Amino acid sequence: MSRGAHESVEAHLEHVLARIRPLAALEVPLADAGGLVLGASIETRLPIPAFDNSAMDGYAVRRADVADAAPDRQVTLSVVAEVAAGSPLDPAIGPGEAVRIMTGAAVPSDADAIVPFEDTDSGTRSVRVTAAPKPAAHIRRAGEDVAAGRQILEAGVVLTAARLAAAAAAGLARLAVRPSPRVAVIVTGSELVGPGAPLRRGQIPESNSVLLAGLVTEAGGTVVRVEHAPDDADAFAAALAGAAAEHPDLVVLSGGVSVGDHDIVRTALEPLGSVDFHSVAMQPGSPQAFGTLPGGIIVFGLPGNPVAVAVSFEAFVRPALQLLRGAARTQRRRLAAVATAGWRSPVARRQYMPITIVDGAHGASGGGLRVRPAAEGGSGSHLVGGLAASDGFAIVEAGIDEVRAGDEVQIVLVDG
Ligand SMILES: Nc1nc2c(c(=O)[nH]1)N[C@H]1C(S)=C(S)[C@@H](COP(=O)(O)OP(=O)(O)OC[C@H]3O[C@@H](n4cnc5c(N)ncnc54)[C@H](O)[C@@H]3O)O[C@H]1N2
Ligand code: MOO
Repeated sequence: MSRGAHESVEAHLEHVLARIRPLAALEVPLADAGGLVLGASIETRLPIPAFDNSAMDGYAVRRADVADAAPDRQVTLSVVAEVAAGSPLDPAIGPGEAVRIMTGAAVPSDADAIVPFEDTDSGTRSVRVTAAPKPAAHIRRAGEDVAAGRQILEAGVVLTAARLAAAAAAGLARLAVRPSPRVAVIVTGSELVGPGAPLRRGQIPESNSVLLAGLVTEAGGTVVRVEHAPDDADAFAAALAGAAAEHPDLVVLSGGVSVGDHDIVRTALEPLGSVDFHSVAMQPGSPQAFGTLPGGIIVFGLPGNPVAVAVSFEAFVRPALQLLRGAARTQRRRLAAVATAGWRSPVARRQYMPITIVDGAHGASGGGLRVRPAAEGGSGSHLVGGLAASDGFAIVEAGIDEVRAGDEVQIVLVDG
């Protein structure tokens, strides 16, 4: 079944996302949460810092004792104790006394400033102070970063190393996360042989499974199966059964969705009744199949041309994966860039042009990002070699037939 010729990218994406629900959240230890999406917002159990502590190696003092200290008015204090990081001690400090203290150690309750070694003679029994500390100098206050009970991470964020570190510092040991979506990849085509294998006339190296498996992983999914099927109905049925046996959340197919004599994906999936074939107003990547397989497994049938695969993944599969894994942000941020070379764009469709960053904010120009097409031939869907130079895509909306050198374009970066 086909839902109308040339629906917009937004309409197709809406159709796709309407069929997808986030996977159920589960609790895991912090160490297993990296790269997953947080399922429920969390508050700090501990303030950060957890207690008043020293920012410097030096001496905890009563500030009044050293308020007039200067190189020519040195003040001598007697050192009554030492506290290292981790020490549970809270030594009393009387007038004229100091405690030797290391960075991260709890500040004794009697101290109201830290004098770093650099402003002393570093003495161990007594110490000569050569500069007056400011009030509360070098004391990191409990909760000055984040107070206890404050929300520190919002549901839907990807748990990067930095966010996990913040959660650990806030006293959390386990987090509610959504699992990584399980994805099976099936590539079809009788012309395909493994990378590096000798080619006879008509054969090409198979690259879409490498592309798709990598894109799935980069998008936070887990590849549970990769199948290669020649353009043969039985082989395709076997590949589909193999994929389904892994109980994937999603199956991504490449090739065979067009109208060719051997486009078996279409012939095999159409009778299932719940896979639709669409023509989307985009270039490349216009033929798209989407639906569910028996058992409710979501299936994408992407056109076989490699750049069309990369673009279709970016436009539809990646947002679907983000929704499945519970990410609040399903689409990448669009950035503005300036084109350093012009190109043509099909006026009736949105174009995704693979681009290379020429230079950026830190580049010689000192301006914003500047980009040019990654491949000499532009956005041709077979130009897989151009993907080697691609940092992302320029998105040129329908209605525009040409981008000129110097024009501002919208881009998404897929790398870095
Ligand atoms: N008469 C028409 N022909 C075509 C149309 C059309 O509307 N009418 N659309 C064209 C467009 S646009 C695309 S895109 C392709 C989509 O075709 P399929 O999805 O059926 O893909 P295939 O024919 O199987 O392959 C297309 C192309 O990509 C190469 N390929 C396929 N799989 C891989 C792989 N795993 N690794 C590397 N390269 C792969 C394949 O060899 C073909 O060159 O249809 C157009 N035709
Ligand atoms: O729409 Mo096909 O994906 O360009 O070449």
